[in-house]
Amino acid sequence: MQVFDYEDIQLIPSKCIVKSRSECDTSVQFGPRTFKLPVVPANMGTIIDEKLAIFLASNDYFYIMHRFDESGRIPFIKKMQSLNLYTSISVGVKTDEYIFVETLAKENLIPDYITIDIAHGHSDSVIEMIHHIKKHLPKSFLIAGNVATPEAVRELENAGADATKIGVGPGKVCITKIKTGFGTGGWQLAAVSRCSKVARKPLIADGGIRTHGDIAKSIRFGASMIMIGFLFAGHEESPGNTVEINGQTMKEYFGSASEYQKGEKINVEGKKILIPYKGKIESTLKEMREDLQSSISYAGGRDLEALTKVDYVVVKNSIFNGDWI
Ligand SMILES: NC(=O)C1=CN([C@@H]2O[C@H](COP(=O)(O)OP(=O)(O)OC[C@H]3O[C@@H](n4cnc5c(N)ncnc54)[C@H](OP(=O)(O)O)[C@@H]3O)[C@@H](O)[C@H]2O)C=CC1
Ligand SMILES: Nc1nc2c(ncn2[C@@H]2O[C@H](COP(=O)(O)O)[C@@H](O)[C@H]2O)c(=O)[nH]1
Repeated sequence: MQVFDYEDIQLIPSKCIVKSRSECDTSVQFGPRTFKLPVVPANMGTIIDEKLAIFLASNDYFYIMHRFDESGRIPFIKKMQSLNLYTSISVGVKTDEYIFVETLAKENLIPDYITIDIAHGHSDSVIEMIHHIKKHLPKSFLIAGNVATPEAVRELENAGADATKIGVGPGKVCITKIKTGFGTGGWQLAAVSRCSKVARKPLIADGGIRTHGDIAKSIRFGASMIMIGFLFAGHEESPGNTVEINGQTMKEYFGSASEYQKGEKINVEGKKILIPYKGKIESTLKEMREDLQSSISYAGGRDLEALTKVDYVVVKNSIFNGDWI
């Protein structure tokens, strides 16, 4: 198996066919809707909250609300619907979640998108939840994860998932790889590539994105959508707490399987880090879009499709040459 990660790959430029990068179209159809960018902030407690979801939905960006405020999900759906915005929520697989899905169906609160969010998604518990959601909420676009292998993608797709999410352990605040010895940490991009060889439905690459160029690389290796925590953490709008350290403003970013999210030290597979305050998320989204437009122009195209065919080389861990942005 050829193993590589984001920093090992460089995409090779093709002849430019646009006069300006502004001509390049970064929009993507994902499920029933079209979004401005093929990126989605991670469905984590320190990355997304209701206020940010409203901003993203109002501005044609994709969002997935996290599942950690269980009783807040129905009021959240009602609020989004009252604002005429699309709804995108997460669920787990425990018994209460089966009842929650039935309640949504009974109250005719049909989310546009539902994400089954557990660490080890290649499991009967996820397959059973896919069947349950497809039975009660057949109109919702169903994302299932997280998984790491082509076999898992096939099984979840066959069970009825409309998209699968790839990435076990590559995240910035993830310690799964250290605590368990398992995962796609260090070869996440190769894992996305392997999964894309069998996928018949869209893939979300989840975790390990460290630069805007990694978005283009994810698309080259088969992702339709890219989930990002680290690059979206630390903004004005990020829900993580703000702290002052030696006069510098920092914001907290912690894992969904960390003691900080769980409220107890049991099966901990996540940690907390502090991120220097980055300002408004709108500026980051603007820069991401400009950088992706530039990527498309280097690919010799006008839209994201051009990135899917571009040639590449493997340059083992040498891309940064000691530099950093
Ligand atoms: N993408 C990634 O690499 C990872 C992401 N996470 C995130 O952390 C959050 C918590 O995840 P998770 O612990 O799955 O959620 P939950 O605590 O809700 O667990 C979901 C269910 O799966 C069971 N379960 C969890 N892990 C395993 C396993 N390895 N083998 C068998 N059963 C398992 C749990 O039981 P029990 O607790 O009794 O085992 C529980 O019944 C999620 O948001 C998830 O996305 C966590 C780790 C890795
Ligand atoms: N192993 C763990 N993975 C986690 C945890 N909380 C979230 N995640 C995953 O990380 C990505 C975000 O990755 P990033 O590199 O962009 O920061 C997120 O979408 C989850 O899949 C955790 O506690 N442990």
